[in-house]
Amino acid sequence: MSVRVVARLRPLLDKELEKDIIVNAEGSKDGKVTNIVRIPNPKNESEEFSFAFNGVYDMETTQEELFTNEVAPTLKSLFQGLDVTLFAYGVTGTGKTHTMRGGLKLSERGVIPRLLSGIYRRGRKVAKDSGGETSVSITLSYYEIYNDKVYDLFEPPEKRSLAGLPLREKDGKTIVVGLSERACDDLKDFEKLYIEANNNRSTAGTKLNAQSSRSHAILMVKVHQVSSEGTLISTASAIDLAGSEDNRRTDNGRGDKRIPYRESKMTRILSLGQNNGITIMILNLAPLRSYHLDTLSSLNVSSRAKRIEVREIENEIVFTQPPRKANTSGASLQQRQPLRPLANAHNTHPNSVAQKGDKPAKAFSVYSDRAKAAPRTAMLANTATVRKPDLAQKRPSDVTNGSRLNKIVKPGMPKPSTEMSAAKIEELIERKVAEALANHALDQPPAKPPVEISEAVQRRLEALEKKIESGEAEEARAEGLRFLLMAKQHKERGEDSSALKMYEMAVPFFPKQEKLQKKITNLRSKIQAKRDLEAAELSTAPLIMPVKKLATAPIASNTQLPTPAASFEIYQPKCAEQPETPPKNRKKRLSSERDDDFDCSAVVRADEQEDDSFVYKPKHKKSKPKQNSKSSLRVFSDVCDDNKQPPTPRTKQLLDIVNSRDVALLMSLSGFGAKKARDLVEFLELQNEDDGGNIQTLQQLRAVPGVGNRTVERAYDGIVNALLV
Ligand SMILES: Nc1ncnc2c1ncn2[C@@H]1O[C@H](COP(=O)(O)OP(=O)(O)OP(=O)(O)O)[C@@H](O)[C@H]1O
Repeated sequence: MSVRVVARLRPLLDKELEKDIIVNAEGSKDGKVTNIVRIPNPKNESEEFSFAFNGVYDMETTQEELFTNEVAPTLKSLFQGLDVTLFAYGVTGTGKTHTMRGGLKLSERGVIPRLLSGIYRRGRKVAKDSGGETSVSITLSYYEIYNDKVYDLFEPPEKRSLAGLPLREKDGKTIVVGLSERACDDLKDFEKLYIEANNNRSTAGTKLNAQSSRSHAILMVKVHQVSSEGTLISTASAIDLAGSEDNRRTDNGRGDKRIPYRESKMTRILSLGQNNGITIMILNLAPLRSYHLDTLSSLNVSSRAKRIEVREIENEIVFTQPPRKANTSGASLQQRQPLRPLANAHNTHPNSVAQKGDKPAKAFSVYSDRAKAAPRTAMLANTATVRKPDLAQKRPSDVTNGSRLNKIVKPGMPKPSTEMSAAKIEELIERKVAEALANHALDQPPAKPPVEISEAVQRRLEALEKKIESGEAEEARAEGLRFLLMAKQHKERGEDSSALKMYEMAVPFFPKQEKLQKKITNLRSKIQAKRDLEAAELSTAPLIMPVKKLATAPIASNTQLPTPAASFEIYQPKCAEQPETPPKNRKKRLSSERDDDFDCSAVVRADEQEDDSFVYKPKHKKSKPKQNSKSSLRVFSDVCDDNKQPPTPRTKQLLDIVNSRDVALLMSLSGFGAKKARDLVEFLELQNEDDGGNIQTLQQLRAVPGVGNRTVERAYDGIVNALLV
């Protein structure tokens, strides 16, 4: 894959003033290729940053010039079997859509319609040159990524499923499952399809640009070349990224803010081989001071991006019939070797053409393998230099404006490695896309030190973060409460570590709750004290002695939480050695803890309490589950479950249904509606890590938030009735 990064500066729009221009795009100077974008240092206007690109296009550049220089040369490669990916990125209002889609007038047509036009023209040529041997057909897919969900743009919005289309990895590529593909025979077809599909795009105007498109739109143009040799399929993808603007500036405080980049659909789509081949990134820039930081951020992002240099691999010809003997006088398809790595074709333009006139020059020689072609631009490539008028001769390494801006490839220095591992490429692309999308480069607070947390928990936290950010605050609060309740339950069962984890997971929902923090601190101390004691006991005495002693030690009943050393208990499973531990003691212990409990009622609103699934009942209302309920519920003859007796067939059946985690199956139980079933499944998913997964007994089932005695009774009766029928 080669990645070529070019910058395009848009002209001033109505009402924008010349005096506000701060960005200077310079393709060439005094007849020499420079390809530099200059912008003042926002902290010190006497300084100027310059960023080098593979191509730089100034405010006067026409749509045709950009296409002819950057995109047209990729067409040949596309028909040779390489995939081509073109994308525009930049802040809202910098001209991405103008660049990719363009205006209605012929001269204003953007990259996409011109690409299609070029593909059809070349397709006809290929067919003609092969004497009719090769036929070329084009199919289109078009989808958008909106709030990290993938939607087929050829489907009207009302047909969309809320969850969007799933992604799968297949043969190293990311596939959008269920994405439609439309045959598209000519430009007319294309225009019709494209206009229709664009009307299906999710849009939301922002203050900066009322026409702003807030979804990423990905058009995939598949070129099928069928000959007697087989079928060669290659894809040109044109991506119009949503603006990477700062949400504070646009007041766009909705849910499409930040998706953790490893989970981002866009990342997956761009990082997994879809872009094997040639990638052209067009950085769109606005010339104005009001975009100063955003522009600098984009420049920083792109100046690193263009260092991606990897090998190109052609798509393999798919033999749809037994291959014939090669006809040496035949078409180029027959001569091509499948999967031929183009070694040393690093960051070269696929079909470079000589520079003409004073058009923005292409910097193909930037990464040329030929030593003599490692010119001045090579020194500038990947470089942002700071030019101080009074320190013009200062060595770049002496400049103190941050290491990223000071890197310079000096002549004579070893050339950067031109080959990269797939993982490295992925990593770079992920980083690049994440940065381009999130545009956090300048405003990011310093990274927090890594916290030891399992990957699964991290994933869940990120999902929660996403939820919170996507404005589902109410839902998130409910989820937070669920964690608190689960924490309490774990704690009541003596599972302090799990309780701690649950409390910690509740923190993102209630970050400022001091009681919650205190709870966590106390639990940590308690667990630590327990560990210390166990360690001490291990080294000094037989384990059983102190454990017994502690288990029978009187537990303080005062309302203050005893100091950890005196307060911890050794958890005795209900079926374990000391079944005689009087319930009274247990009650006392609970009451002693209550005053220290995080007061969920502080965060529960009355309306939330209607949902009996996960409502925290204030302490004074809380009653202990009636162990000896007079209920006719035979399930509690299954208390024997807890004594390690095998469950009855009915209990087993009920538990099997529960543990199936199948919402539909759960809904077949009496008393289980959709919500209860879903909540239970969600609860079980959460249990996976902590308790090994399944509900083993009806006691445990009763203890699940939102289930309780009554529900278990009904479900059990339902099963009995079903068995009796
Ligand atoms: N090169 C250009 N020549 C003339 N007008 C331009 C050019 N680039 C952008 N514009 C105009 O600037 C405005 C903003 O451009 P555009 O909508 O393409 O921005 P964008 O980056 O796609 O924004 P968003 O991310 O919000 O969709 C439009 O009115 C567009 O016509």
